[in-house]
Amino acid sequence: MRKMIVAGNWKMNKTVAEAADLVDALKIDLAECQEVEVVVCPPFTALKPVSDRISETQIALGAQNMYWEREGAYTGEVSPAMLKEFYCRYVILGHSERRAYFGETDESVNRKLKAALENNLRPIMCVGETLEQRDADETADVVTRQVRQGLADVDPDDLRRVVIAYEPVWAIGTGRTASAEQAQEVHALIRTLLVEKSNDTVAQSVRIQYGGSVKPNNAAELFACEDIDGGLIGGAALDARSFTDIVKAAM
Ligand SMILES: O=C[C@H](O)COP(=O)(O)O
Repeated sequence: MRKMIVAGNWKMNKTVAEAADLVDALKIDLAECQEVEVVVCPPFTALKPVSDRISETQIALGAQNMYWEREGAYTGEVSPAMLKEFYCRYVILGHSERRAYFGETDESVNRKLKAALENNLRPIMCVGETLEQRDADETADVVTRQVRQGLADVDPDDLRRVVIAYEPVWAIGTGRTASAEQAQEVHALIRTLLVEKSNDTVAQSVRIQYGGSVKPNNAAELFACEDIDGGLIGGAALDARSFTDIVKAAM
């Protein structure tokens, strides 16, 4: 049985003071949460203060990106070891915003994912089609390519530590959520791809999150689907009440 995982991707939001306020509010309801794995992913600048505040809680820390090299002349980048210094457990990789605005490719996502696993960080690998691709009936092809290439050369046993987030690009920040049926269909496809890559036991243990305009009023229906194991939450994760309500919908 897979443990549900709900992660808040704060994106480029929250100063240190705002991040501290948000996490302090989340702790009131979620510090002891055992049923659902709760992850917060602040911007790099707020990792340390958030890490300090959740150190005695069940809430886990994630980063929003990293580079695959250990150290060196890579201006503006952050290494896996740097994230580990702040006790990050997760790192989001290949978010569609990074693919669209910062040139991330399936190949770079794959290199980052392998580096994360080597450094004992758990990747949350994002996949998902654009509206044009969905309208052209290319959703399955796009997601299949992203999953296969993103997970290329990954040891089947290591797959257990990977989380996949299916985020249809047309649903991100638009208020337009995939229906539970649309989401479940793609999640089932991803599960099949994981079986191909490993075996049924491993594939059944991998968590697949849905992301894209998840709100307190639609989370329960999405999370009730057989292959949806939680959510990667953007806008609604910036408010303690709505994020907490979404986590509760996963219980
Ligand atoms: O990483 C989170 C997703 O991009 C979803 O964002 P959203 O909940 O604001 O649509």
